[in-house]
Amino acid sequence: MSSLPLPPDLDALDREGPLALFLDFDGTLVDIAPTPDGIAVPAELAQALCHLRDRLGGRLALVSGRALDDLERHLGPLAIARAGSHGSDCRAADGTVLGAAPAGLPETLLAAIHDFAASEGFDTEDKPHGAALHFRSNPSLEGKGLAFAEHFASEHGLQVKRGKCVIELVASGADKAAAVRNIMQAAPFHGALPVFVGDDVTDEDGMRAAAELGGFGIAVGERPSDNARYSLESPAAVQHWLGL
Ligand SMILES: O=P(O)(O)OC[C@H]1O[C@H](O[C@H]2O[C@H](CO)[C@@H](O)[C@H](O)[C@H]2O)[C@H](O)[C@@H](O)[C@@H]1O
Repeated sequence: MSSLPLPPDLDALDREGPLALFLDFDGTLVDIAPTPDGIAVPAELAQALCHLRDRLGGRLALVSGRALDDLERHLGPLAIARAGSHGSDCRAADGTVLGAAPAGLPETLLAAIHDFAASEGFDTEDKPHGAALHFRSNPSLEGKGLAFAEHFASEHGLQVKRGKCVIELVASGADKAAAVRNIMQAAPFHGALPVFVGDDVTDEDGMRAAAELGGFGIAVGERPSDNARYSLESPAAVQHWLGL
């Protein structure tokens, strides 16, 4: 159980001044499942998020480690500001690219990561802007995956992202802090109070950026957070807090 307090009521926060809400996806809006495609996404979630976007004057963003096309496969087309692949691919609600155009990993590097994964028994997840080595089905693979990823990242100028039973390789410079900063520079977010809600270690970057811009973070679940001011115990509690 987190020692952080519950966040204030969302309407009360919004009444204090314009609020910009950044939501992580896995472990925050939906429960963690055995596989990336095994998540249970409530049928009404996408529509409820659109209502929330309207309630916040458009200042709602999804910030995920998933690729944006993967998010849309689960939620449908998104007319919501969004960042995928850990901030590599940032878009305004109308699809306009925000910040640097996303860089993909070269095919040769992807092939080498796939070869390693296949030989060691990792489940891989194809992403246009990175590669994920999943080991939820065999946690004993973690050490081997991390050693490979760190060596591979230093050889090829990439960075390693840790997550819940996943190790990811993405282009250098991509993180959720950059996503928050890029989105906050654009209308209608600019000048609002950023609040970042997330459950995982990569969400700490987003919370830190929110705090640097005068806002705060909300940690989801039991993982201790270095940057959150408040906490919510589960995706169900997040959905309730958001009024979804
Ligand atoms: O930033 P997020 O939206 O939280 O995405 C983080 C990663 O989430 C997904 O993997 C995680 O959730 C899966 C489904 O619950 C689970 O099976 C896996 O073990 C978790 O690591 C997604 O597959 C990754 O691409 C995201 O980076």
